[in-house]
Amino acid sequence: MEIVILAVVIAVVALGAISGLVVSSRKKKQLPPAPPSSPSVTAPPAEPHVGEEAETPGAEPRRTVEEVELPVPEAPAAEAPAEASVAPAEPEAPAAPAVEVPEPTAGRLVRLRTRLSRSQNSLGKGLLTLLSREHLDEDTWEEIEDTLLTADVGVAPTQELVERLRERVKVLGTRTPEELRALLREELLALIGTDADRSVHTEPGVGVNGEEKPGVVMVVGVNGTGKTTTTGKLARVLVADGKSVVLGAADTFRAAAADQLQTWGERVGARTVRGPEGGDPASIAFDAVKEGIAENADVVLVDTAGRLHTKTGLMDELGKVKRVVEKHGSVDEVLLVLDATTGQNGLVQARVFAEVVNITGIVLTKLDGTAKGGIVVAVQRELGVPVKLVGLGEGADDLAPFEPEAFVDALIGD
Ligand SMILES: Nc1nc2c(ncn2[C@@H]2O[C@H](COP(=O)(O)OP(=O)(O)OP(=O)(O)O)[C@@H](O)[C@H]2O)c(=O)[nH]1
Repeated sequence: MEIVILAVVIAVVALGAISGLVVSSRKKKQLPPAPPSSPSVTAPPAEPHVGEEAETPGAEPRRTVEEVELPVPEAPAAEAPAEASVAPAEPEAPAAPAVEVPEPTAGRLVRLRTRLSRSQNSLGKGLLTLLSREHLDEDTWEEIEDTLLTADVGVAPTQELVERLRERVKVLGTRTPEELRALLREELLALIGTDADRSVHTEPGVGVNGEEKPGVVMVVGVNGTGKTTTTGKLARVLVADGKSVVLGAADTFRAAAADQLQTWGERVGARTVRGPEGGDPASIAFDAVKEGIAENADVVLVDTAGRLHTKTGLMDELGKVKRVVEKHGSVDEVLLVLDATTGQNGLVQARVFAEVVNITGIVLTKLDGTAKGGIVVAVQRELGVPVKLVGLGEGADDLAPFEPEAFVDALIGD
């Protein structure tokens, strides 16, 4: 009997062990299907609609990362290309980027004067050296003319300046270096002009419904001239001057442009209104101004797309952006961004843009990388519109209000 009981117990234990093994192997087989939770990694980045992202700027990717427990560096990696082209020296932004305090704008051109060293050597100092020659013969005057033309001053302004210099040097007779510097300073200033209104108009106005409307600035220009960067830097200039800013990412042609602009905005606490890639720029610009009115912002900056200027479709699009924005009220400033290193090509672009929209100010970028500082004169003559800002480097605060005196002083040195 005892033997029977013992056999039954052994059988029960053996059965239990076998069933335990079966269950655990089933569990193991069920494990692989677990990863299906990963679709939530890709699902959240649903295409936003116009204006949506403006309400939750930058929040979406970060929330996604937390949900799926990816390593934190993954999110910035997705934005890395845009970040790199904005400010390569910047450390990667952590989850909540601290709002920066931009440098004050007063005297920026004076602080950045050494960046003009190439123009300084070939234009300013080159002219002074030539004018200091004991005998100002025809060959020397020709060299003076060549110096001005090489610096992109333009044919007509060059001839005017040379004529003026010839006259005044004759009157002067013997010339001390100080007299020559003063004379050249005066004549270069006359050529650039000191009377023009070079302020960027951002004063609030009255909207179509009688409500207060922010100042509206459209930034236009061919892609690659530094347009998006300039819009971001201009936001910093305005914030530095105590204004609140809303950005409109109406450059829907280049995929990374909106990200790039948003990154600039986040750095100074400015909201960016954006839409889907390839979306309607006019509708984004419209929404940006609407948002600016709702937020009671001081200024709305609208970055636009500028594919090759020969594409009439795109140029018409710019006109449309302006007309649509004007449904809210006036556009107060249309800034044309030109790359100073492109010389005559820049002037051709300027002409085409001026035909489509009423340009009210010029931003000359990359003046730090060229000996052709004379383009300031040429482009003003071409459009009859003043240079208002100059880009003197890739740094966040390297955009300076243009001051003719400080510019000429930097060119001819102390
Ligand atoms: N050295 C120098 N580089 C500049 C200046 N302004 C802009 N850049 C650089 O020019 C490059 C192009 O600038 P973006 O702002 O991307 O050009 P964009 O015109 O907006 O081009 P899209 O966004 O394609 O329309 C970037 O690498 C900028 O850092 C400047 O004043 N000096």
